[in-house]
Amino acid sequence: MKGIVLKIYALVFLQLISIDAFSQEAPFVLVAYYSQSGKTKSMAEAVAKGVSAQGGVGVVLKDIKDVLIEEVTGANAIILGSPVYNANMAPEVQEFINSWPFEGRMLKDKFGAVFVTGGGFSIGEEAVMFSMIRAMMIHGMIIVGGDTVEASFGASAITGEGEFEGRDIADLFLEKATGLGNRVAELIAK
Ligand SMILES: Cc1cc2nc3c(=O)[nH]c(=O)nc-3n(C[C@H](O)[C@H](O)[C@H](O)COP(=O)(O)O)c2cc1C
Repeated sequence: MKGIVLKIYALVFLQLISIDAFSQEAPFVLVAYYSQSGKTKSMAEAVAKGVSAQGGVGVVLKDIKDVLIEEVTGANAIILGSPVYNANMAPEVQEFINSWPFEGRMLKDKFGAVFVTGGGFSIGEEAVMFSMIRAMMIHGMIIVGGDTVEASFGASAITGEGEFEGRDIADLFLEKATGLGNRVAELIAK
């Protein structure tokens, strides 16, 4: 009889442990981007590096075409990147946002942040950041800017004008991206 009681206690204990392990799944940030010639991808990698620098917060870094809907709904934050196309976000990014579930407001109170790359100065980057931010706000997300005033609305990079033409993304832009990822992860950790 004593043995049976002990076994029941052990089973209940194991059950509690497994419930606890499930409910304490590590938080993570989804860094999702669209990139045709690799510039926005480089910014995405820098964003992910910033997230990883914060211990205890995981990161899923993916081209939007590979993102699973469970990764959208399960993430604590979504950091979304697009190139500027005729002063708009890339159509693929708009389609990706349109695929997010709206019923039940599943994305409400998740953190949201954005990054962009554009060919030239002031020919759409800020407009694109705000159009992505607006869509996130429709979903009730909490918008986070970068960690410096130069990245107030998110991280942006110029890729095709003046000294920035025909080269890899300049360090000052990559630093904005890393700072953005790090700030979002810090907020989750808090
Ligand atoms: C169809 C098309 C339209 C573009 N329109 C703009 C624009 O309006 N403003 C801008 O700054 N750059 C524009 N660009 C340049 C891209 O935004 C820029 O090269 C970007 O860094 C590309 O990102 P990716 O390498 O991740 O594809 C355009 C590029 C393409 C292909």
